[in-house]
Amino acid sequence: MSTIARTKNVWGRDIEPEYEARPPRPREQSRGVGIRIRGLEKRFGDVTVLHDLDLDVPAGQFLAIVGKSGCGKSTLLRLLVGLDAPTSGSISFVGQEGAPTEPNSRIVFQEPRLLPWASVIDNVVVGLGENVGRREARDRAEAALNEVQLAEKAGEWPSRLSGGQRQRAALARALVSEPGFLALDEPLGALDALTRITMQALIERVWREQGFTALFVTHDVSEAVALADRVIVLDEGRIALDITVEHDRPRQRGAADLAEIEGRLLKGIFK
Ligand SMILES: Nc1ncnc2c1ncn2[C@@H]1O[C@H](COP(=O)(O)OP(=O)(O)OP(=O)(O)O)[C@@H](O)[C@H]1O
Repeated sequence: MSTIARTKNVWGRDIEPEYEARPPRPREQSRGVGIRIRGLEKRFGDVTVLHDLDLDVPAGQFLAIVGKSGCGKSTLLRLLVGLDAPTSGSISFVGQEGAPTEPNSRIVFQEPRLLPWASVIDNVVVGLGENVGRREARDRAEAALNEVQLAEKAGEWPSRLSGGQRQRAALARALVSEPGFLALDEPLGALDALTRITMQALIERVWREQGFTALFVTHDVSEAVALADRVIVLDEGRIALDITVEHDRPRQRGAADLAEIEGRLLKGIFK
């Protein structure tokens, strides 16, 4: 456990009072679902991208996945949210009481994929699907925009937002339906360094408050160690390393014990 005085966050900024004021939900109250993967294989033609993968993700865990380009990270996320089907093996989800469940899953991509002809709030409403009344949908979309600190842009067109604001809108669209499982596929990859730092803090705060299970794909090992409870390295479709990060949050960038974990992960990736 880290013993660093908690006056600065991992990015070297003063800790926001709200971070301390709102502790994470206890795991048993979170809405996250557990994930159980057994013998998962994915082939595209003759190419096997995921090999006989076994993985258990406890409810509410923040799991980061790192690995070389093409090792199968996005393929795994796509299978988990049902955008693609496994060649063989199984994926199952477990609810709070330990019973099998059909999760409400959402995915956020590197590109926000907003509808250009709809306002920001209408883009968020889309995340609720058809079954919610118009009034309730707008109330929930406003709350989601508030959560990502974008409420003042609710009536804007997506084309008038910055890259970071667009990604906030995409995050609000994913969060509005209160998913039990959120897949994040390199969501900060297209952002400049400063916006990335702000967005990392935002994602961590929202996860702490809402308690969904998060699978976060990134190329940035420091980002993975700063945010995740656990980091796995995928190597040619197999889990090469599985490391738990037990340090207190918010984490201190550059701390020696975090740097040591980063070093182990980099060795695992480039062995
Ligand atoms: N629909 C598809 N058809 C054929 N091959 C595919 C398809 N989708 C992915 N692949 C191949 O599967 C492999 C893994 O791709 P994937 O996108 O999962 O990698 P990744 O680890 O996310 O890479 P990156 O970090 O570059 O995004 C790659 O070799 C890719 O070309």
